[in-house]
Amino acid sequence: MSDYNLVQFRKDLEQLPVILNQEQEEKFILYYELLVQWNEVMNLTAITEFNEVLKKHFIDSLSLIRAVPELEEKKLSLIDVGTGAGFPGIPLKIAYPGLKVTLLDSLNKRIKFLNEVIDKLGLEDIEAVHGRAEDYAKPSLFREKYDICVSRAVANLSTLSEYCLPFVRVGGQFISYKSEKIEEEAAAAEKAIHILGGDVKDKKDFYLPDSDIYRILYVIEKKSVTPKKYPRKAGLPAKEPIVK
Ligand SMILES: C[S@@+](CC[C@H](N)C(=O)[O-])C[C@H]1O[C@@H](n2cnc3c(N)ncnc32)[C@H](O)[C@@H]1O
Repeated sequence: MSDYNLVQFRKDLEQLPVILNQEQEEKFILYYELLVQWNEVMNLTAITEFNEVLKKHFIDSLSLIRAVPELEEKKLSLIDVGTGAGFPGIPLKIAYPGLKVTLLDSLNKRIKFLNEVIDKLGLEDIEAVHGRAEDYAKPSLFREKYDICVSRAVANLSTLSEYCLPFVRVGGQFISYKSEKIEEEAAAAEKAIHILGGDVKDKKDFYLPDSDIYRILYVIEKKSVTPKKYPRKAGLPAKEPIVK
């Protein structure tokens, strides 16, 4: 890990493939600097070492291209639910500037950090909003409006499907980033995915470069409109996930 550096980062990106120009690379570095600076006064990430952030946050976030090659298409809309310090939404926006991005998190201090990142990096067509997925998925401004919904490290797949699928337009996709083999969790989520209008379309698993760090992306296609009663009121999807 210690020999992992910017040169290796570029090579690993090429493998995905993700090609960054110099301006985009500078944005990643500035994002890293802001992350460690703000992390001193608020809890944003346990990973702070440069090489580790490149791999475990940036490469990991950008691995979405393995499952969704159409990311490069201009003007796709994407919402990142429970974005925290901006993962995976900010790396995706830097690498694919044509994306129209919404970052959603229930902790306002993280939204303040994200607004600073958006400002300092000069990102456009991106907004950071404060609130819970259960509340934001109700108003028509957000409901069934997105081509893609992503989420990393937020909840089990059943709960997460209730948070995320309502945001996705019919024909769009919800992609859940998972870090372990989750056969049981996925089996328990089958009913929820079905009720909410989704269908598991693909699973892409891989290891982060030169490591034994396993990742799997669950790609769920939105097949039909989510019934109006979902998501249930705030807190309920986590407390009582829809199960078999
Ligand atoms: C473990 S962090 C993961 C952050 C980021 N996605 C990552 O992978 O680094 C989970 C984040 O989800 C947010 N969160 C949890 N439940 C949420 C909900 N119902 N609606 C919106 N955000 C939520 C938390 O505030 C927290 O920032």
